[in-house]
Amino acid sequence: MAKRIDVSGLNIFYGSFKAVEDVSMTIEPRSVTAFIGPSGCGKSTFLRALNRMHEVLPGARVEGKVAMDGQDLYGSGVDPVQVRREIGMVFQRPNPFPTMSIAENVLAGMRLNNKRMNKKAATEIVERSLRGANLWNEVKDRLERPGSGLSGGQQQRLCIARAIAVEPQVLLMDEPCSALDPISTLAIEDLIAELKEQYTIVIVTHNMQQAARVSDATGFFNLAAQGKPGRLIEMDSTQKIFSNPSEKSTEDYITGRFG
Ligand SMILES: Nc1ncnc2c1ncn2[C@@H]1O[C@H](COP(=O)(O)OP(=O)(O)OP(=O)(O)O)[C@@H](O)[C@H]1O
Repeated sequence: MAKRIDVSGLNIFYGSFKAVEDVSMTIEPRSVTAFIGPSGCGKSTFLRALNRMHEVLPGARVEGKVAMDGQDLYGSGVDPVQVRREIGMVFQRPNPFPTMSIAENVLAGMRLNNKRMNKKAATEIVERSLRGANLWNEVKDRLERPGSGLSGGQQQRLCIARAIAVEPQVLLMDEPCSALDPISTLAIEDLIAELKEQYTIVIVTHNMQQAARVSDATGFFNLAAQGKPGRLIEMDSTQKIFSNPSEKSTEDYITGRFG
């Protein structure tokens, strides 16, 4: 349940505005890849292009190639809904469906995919997904209560449980800890370390310590100037990026000289 992603020559547009220019990279399976860079350099835009979420906005489009284990995700005949099932996403703010129970939240993605399941199968998926998200022990006695009754950190783990319930290949996380307190943040970071055994994980983070703690590879994005597109400046092992980056702008960014 983990696949490689190869991106080549990706340009990403909002109408006539080119937000991201000419990005090529390989994202390895069973590892965590972090994207860092100053605000507005296109990290989230690039992340959303990986599972074809970008194109849901009117006028938004991409040029170039994104392949998962060699399959062109933007090829003709590829169903974007299927792409989003295989490449799941967790957002900045925990967004459980507020009126649904904890169990129904876990199953929400399956229901959207019109998966038929009997009660026993549903019960198993709920338990497996909540265990996978390190939430089971905290909620097993209140599965029928609303998801909105959980703490922020628990809600984010519920969203991760919802994302893994459909058994994706890849998990995209857009600043998954930015709305969380430090303890919940550590719980999510521990969870990311466990999930990478099974999934390809890509995380956008503003927190450089977090990128250094959780990721195996790091990509640094930057803008040449305001109004210009964001570009991938450098991508390498996290250890190299944080100890001996090749580009001066990477070093300036990670040492806090800008951004
Ligand atoms: N829906 C949108 N419509 C038009 N332009 C957008 C839209 N979303 C983002 N942009 C623009 O695309 C560029 C990249 O934005 P994006 O949010 O991807 O950057 P980011 O690096 O993730 O920033 P941050 O770190 O602040 O979240 C910015 O210039 C932004 O204003």
